Amino acid sequence: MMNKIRAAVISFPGSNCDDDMLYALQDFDIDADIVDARQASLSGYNAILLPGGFSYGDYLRTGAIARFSPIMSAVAQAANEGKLIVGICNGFQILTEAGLLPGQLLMNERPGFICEEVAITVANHQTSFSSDYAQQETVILPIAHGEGNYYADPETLERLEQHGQVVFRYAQNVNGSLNNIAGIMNEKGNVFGMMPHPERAVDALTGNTDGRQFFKSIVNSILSTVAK
Ligand SMILES: NC(=O)CC[C@H](N)C(=O)O
Repeated sequence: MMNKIRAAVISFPGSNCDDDMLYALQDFDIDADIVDARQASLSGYNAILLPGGFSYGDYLRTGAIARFSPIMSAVAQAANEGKLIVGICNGFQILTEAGLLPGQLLMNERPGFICEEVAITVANHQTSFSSDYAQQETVILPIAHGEGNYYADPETLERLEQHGQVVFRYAQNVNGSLNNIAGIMNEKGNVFGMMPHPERAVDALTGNTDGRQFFKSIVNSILSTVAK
């Protein structure tokens, strides 16, 4: 039986991880739909996920065009209402471009596309996105990006650190990200973005299940609040 969570996976022109995300959510008994970014409504969903990919061909800057999609007003409204918003990789880039998360993803320090599995440490496990991991636990997750180099101005970076908004860090700095940042959340704790791909690490068939606790964390968070 499905649990009571309804999730929307937004598909932008050029998204390529929407089906992987749908598969992962369904594996956790979440009732999930792919929603076209040209639609304008997200009513009825408890969680909204922006998947990875190359929205609008990564032209201009990654995420810079996608942020103007009709669906993004509904994403902003859902964020204001306190719903869980998750951006993975290109989704993270879109959320920063939309101003829903602070900072910016720049071109990797050594320009080029990196596609490998890397070690990530859990910097804060008291969040809706990481509660099923242990504090400082190290896990292995795939990364696949050309523009994953997290940048924020010094004041923003300081605020992120002080408020526990850095959720995941790279164990080794792979792309130039300040403070090794791999994933952050907003101050309210309901909007989150990360460059690594937990949705590609949920099935033993792929040889890595370290992403499963990420999805368990989301499920537990939603069930403990809105979906009772
Ligand atoms: N896997 C992805 O989402 C790729 C993200 C983005 N297009 C980049 O190369 O940085």
